[in-house]
Order: sequence, then structure tokens, then C-alpha cells
Amino acid sequence: MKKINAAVRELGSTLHLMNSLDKKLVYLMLATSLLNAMNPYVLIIGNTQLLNAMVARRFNTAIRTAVVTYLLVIVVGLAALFIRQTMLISAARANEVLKIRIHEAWEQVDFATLESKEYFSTMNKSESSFRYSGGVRAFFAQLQQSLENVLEIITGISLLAWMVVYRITEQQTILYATIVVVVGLILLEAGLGWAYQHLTKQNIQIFAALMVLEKKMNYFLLEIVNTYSNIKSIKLWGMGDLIQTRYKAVWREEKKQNKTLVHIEYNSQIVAQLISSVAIVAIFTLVVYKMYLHLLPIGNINTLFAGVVQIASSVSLLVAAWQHLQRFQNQIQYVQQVFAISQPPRQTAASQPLPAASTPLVLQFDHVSFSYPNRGEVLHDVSFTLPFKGVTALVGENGSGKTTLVKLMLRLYTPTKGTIRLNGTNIQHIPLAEYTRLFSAVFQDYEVFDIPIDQNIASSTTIDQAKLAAIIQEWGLTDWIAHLPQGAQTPIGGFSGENFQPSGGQQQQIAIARAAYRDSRFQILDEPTASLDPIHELAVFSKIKRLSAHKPSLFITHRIGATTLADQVIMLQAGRIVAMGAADDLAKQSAYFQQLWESQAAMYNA
Ligand SMILES: Nc1ncnc2c1ncn2[C@@H]1O[C@H](COP(=O)(O)OP(=O)(O)OP(=O)(O)O)[C@@H](O)[C@H]1O
Repeated sequence: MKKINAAVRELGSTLHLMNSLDKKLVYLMLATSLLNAMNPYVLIIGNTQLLNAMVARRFNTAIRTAVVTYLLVIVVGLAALFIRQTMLISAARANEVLKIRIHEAWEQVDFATLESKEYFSTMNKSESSFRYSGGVRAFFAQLQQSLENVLEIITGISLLAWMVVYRITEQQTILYATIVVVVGLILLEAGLGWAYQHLTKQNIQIFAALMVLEKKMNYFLLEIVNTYSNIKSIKLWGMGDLIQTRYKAVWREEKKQNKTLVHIEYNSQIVAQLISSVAIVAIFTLVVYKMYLHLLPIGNINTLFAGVVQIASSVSLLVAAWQHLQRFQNQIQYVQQVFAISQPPRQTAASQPLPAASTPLVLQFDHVSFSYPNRGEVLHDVSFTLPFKGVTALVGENGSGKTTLVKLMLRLYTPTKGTIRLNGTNIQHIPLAEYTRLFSAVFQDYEVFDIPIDQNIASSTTIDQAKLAAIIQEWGLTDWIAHLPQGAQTPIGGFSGENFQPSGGQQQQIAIARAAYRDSRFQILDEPTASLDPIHELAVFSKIKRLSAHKPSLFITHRIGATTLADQVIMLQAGRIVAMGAADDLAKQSAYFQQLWESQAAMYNA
């Protein structure tokens, strides 16, 4: 029941979306279905009357019936054709309108609110869903076909049911035979209905799998062979076969899924034919038997034959149309998701202001745990207090959770358990943009963008030139920036055609300068010296110390020696805090600190 409710709700929301594209589409679809479903039965009933009149030798009535019937069929047929064509033309236009809306939704997405790259895969999927489902035109064509078939089946069954039930009580044998046939049919049809539903589910799953395969192919085409550094590695390391084999496997899988799809559609048709033919044979026998007993006029044999043929063909068409419609339903959800993400997030009533600029700030982790999706917990029940003052070093082995902890602090992720508070207020209740401005953070995977260097540093097109010059000077960027054709205004990368590619170390310097430029209250540096040479590394460490007099900082480091620059040290091991305090104290008290110190000292002495 829940599933049916969900399917009806989804269909309702798709119809709502379609209706917003063109209001007359739904009416055109209803009118076409109604007229098309009417026509076969006008013909069947007209022919039956004609036959009955001929058998009774009432020729004038027969001629009148024939003229009225065929005129009606022609008029209804032409009207249905005209309305259907109008519907398809409107649907084609609505399809373009929907595409434009999807692109507008992409345009409106506020990048700052996105949490993962999943959104971009939703964007891709919303495009592919069009290719796979055939778009608005296909949706209305299938919906109209389904509705028409349902109406035809209902009318056909009503006619047959009438013939079965008519004068049923006049003979005991026909009464019992009818009861037995109807009960048997209900049971059999329930079983066949279940089998059909199962096949439809498989059909939809294959389409979902095909979309995943498409995403993999896109990954290959857009992210692997479209990146020069990858092609370079493929050539240098002779990895062509290795990578290509992997993607040939995707093609193979796609071929396999398509074959299964053909198989399922074939089986669905068999089940559908069984659904209609078993019932038809049983009812046919009953009705012919009634005619033999003179309980029905012989002319009605036409209604019987034609009704049966009509139901059988409607069931077969409905099977195909229904499965298409279900696929469409399944895929249009990506479009709905894109629309949902492009809506501006609603401000919660519980939104709390930041503490006043002069108030000292304290961040408090209270029993915080975190798991990445599809992964076990990587941080376990972490509690500590971090005042925004002095220099804090966060130390731990690879994968111990240092970066994750900092990302939670910055609200790039939300804790799966526990709470992070700023001066007592849950940070989730503070408006995100205001909260984020408290920090300037540089990560290992720092990003510089295809815009001029000065805008990269200022994170804006409005630049305080004096401040910029001081920071460039202070952080040692002057040497190489001075040699560029447009100095600090030189754009980075190929987007602007300049194609200036800063080295890894230069990119990191830009990222650090960006952090220094921002008037934040706290500075976070994730492994700030990882790609710097020893001379720059030493300079950065001593500057962190100097700058921290004005701006409190937290830096993540593997270099245990660098902890001597910090006022306090937090040590993480396998997602738990194992020690916290001044470096001198930890050197005496923490076995883990001593162990790291000794292993690194041995490495430098060697
Ligand atoms: N996006 C992600 N999805 C799944 N697991 C992740 C993700 N990012 C990190 N992890 C895992 O979480 C654990 C902690 O990673 P994290 O990057 O926080 O460690 P770290 O201490 O900063 O490591 P390193 O010193 O190597 O940078 C690791 O086991 C890592 O593999």
C-alpha cells in the first residue's frame, strides 16, 4: 500500500511539474485518451446492432445503424488525431522549456551551499534522464497511451462482464460455471500480476544501472583521458592497457544489461498475454455457451470477438507503455533534485547571531563523532575546548582524522553525533556565511582558480592594494610575481588564454596569502609546509609564530618538531584524542609524543 501511495505521489508531482510547463497538455492528453478509447467500442456496438438487425431482417434499421456508426467513428477518429497532434507539438515545446529551466536551475545554484560533488552527478543524471526517457513528449505519449488502454480495458471488461452476467440466474449450470470461472480467474490473475510487477521492478533497476554505467563512462572521458597529467602518466608508465581494459569492462557490462532488458521486456509481454488470454478463453467459453442456450442474441458474437481482440491488444500496449512510464518516473527525480537544490535554503527560525567582535571566542567539541557515507566512524567521541588564542598544533599519523576534525570545525561536514559550540551556541544555528568568515583556512588540497593572482588572494574583485602588497611582500611571493607580464594581475590557467601555470609551491603560497588577507578571527593551516622547500618551510613556521600574535592559529602537521612553535598541542590517534597540552609537558608525559619524536629524530639524523 505504501509503495502504491509513493508511486501515486510521484506521478502527482511529475504531473504538477508537467502542468507548470503547459497547462493545456493534461487536458489534451485526457481528451485524446477518452476519444481514442471510445472509438473501438462505438464500432463494436454499432456492428453488433447491425448484425442483430440483419438477422431480424430489419434492413432499414440496419442501413441507418451503419451510417450513424461509421460517421461517428470517422468524426471521433479525426478529432482524436487532431487533439493528439496538438498535444505532441505542445509537449515538444514544453520539453525545450523544461531543458531551459534545468539550465536556469544550474545557474541559480549557490555554490557556497553545496556539500559534495554529488550535486554535479545529479546535474549529469538530469541530462541523461532526458536521453533515456525521451523527455516530455515521450511522457505524454506514454501517459496518454496508458490511460487510453486502461479505459479500453475497463470498457471491454464491462461489456464482457455484462454478457457473462446477463440472464445468469435463468439456468443453474451457467450460474455455477460463472462463479467457478470468476473465482479461478481472480486467483490466477493475482499471481500473474505479481509476476508482472516483479519484471517491471527489474526493468527499472536495469535503467538505474545503465545510468551508473554512463556516469562511469563520463568519468573515463571527462576526468581520465581529458586531463593531460593523466595521459602523461598513462604514456610514461605504459598504463594504456590497464586503464582501457577497465573501461572496456564498462562497455561489456552495458551490453549485458541491454540484453537482459530485451529478455525482461519479452517476458513481460508473455505474462501480459497470459493475463489477458487465460481470462479471455474462459469468458469466451462461458458466453458462447450462453448463446448456445439462447440466453444471448447471436449477433452479440461480434461484441464477444471484437471485445476480446480489443482487450488483448490494449493489455499488450499497456504493458510497454506502463514500463516506459515507470522508467520516466524513476529518472525525472534527478530533475526534481536539481530544482530543489537551486532553491535558496530557508533560514531557520533558530538562527543565532555571532558573538560581538570584541568578545573572546571559544570553540567546544562535545562528544563529537563522524562517519563518511558508506564508511565506518573515523572520529570517535571527541571532546575538547579550543580558545581562539595563540598557536595550536594538531598532530597525528596519516589518516588519524586531523583534516576531518578541521572540516567539522569549519562546517564543511556536520557531526554524525555530538555538538560543536561557539561560546555556548551550536554552530549549526549560526548563519553559515557569517560563521565561515570567522576563519581563514588553507588545506593540503588548496585550490587556486582561473582568475588573476590578486583576486585569488583577495577572494574578491574589490582589492585593498596596500594590504595586498604587504602580504605579497610578507609571504615571499614578490620574487616570482615581479617577473610575470602583468604582475599580480596575471590570470592563472588556460581559461583567460594566458596559460600561466604556477608551480605547486607557488600555488600553496597563493593559498596561504589568501588566508593572511582575510580579516578572520582564526587561522587554520592543514599541513601548510607540505610542498615547500626547507628554506621556505622554516620561513613559514617562524611567520606563523609571528602572525599568531595578531591572529590565533591552528596548524596540522606531521613534523613533531614544529610543535615547539605551538602554545598547545592536540594529538590524534585513530580518530581519538590521546593527548593535549603544552609541547614541553607532552614531551615528558605522553608516550605517543615521545614515540613520534624519536622516530622522526631518527629519520633526520640518519
Ligand atoms: N571523503 C572521504 N570519504 C571517505 N573516507 C574519507 C574521506 N576523507 C577522508 N576519509 C578517511 O577518513 C580517515 C581520516 O582522514 P583525514 O583526512 O581526516 O586524516 P588525516 O589525519 O588528515 O590524514 P593525513 O595526515 O594523511 O592528511 C582516513 O581513513 C581517510 O581515508
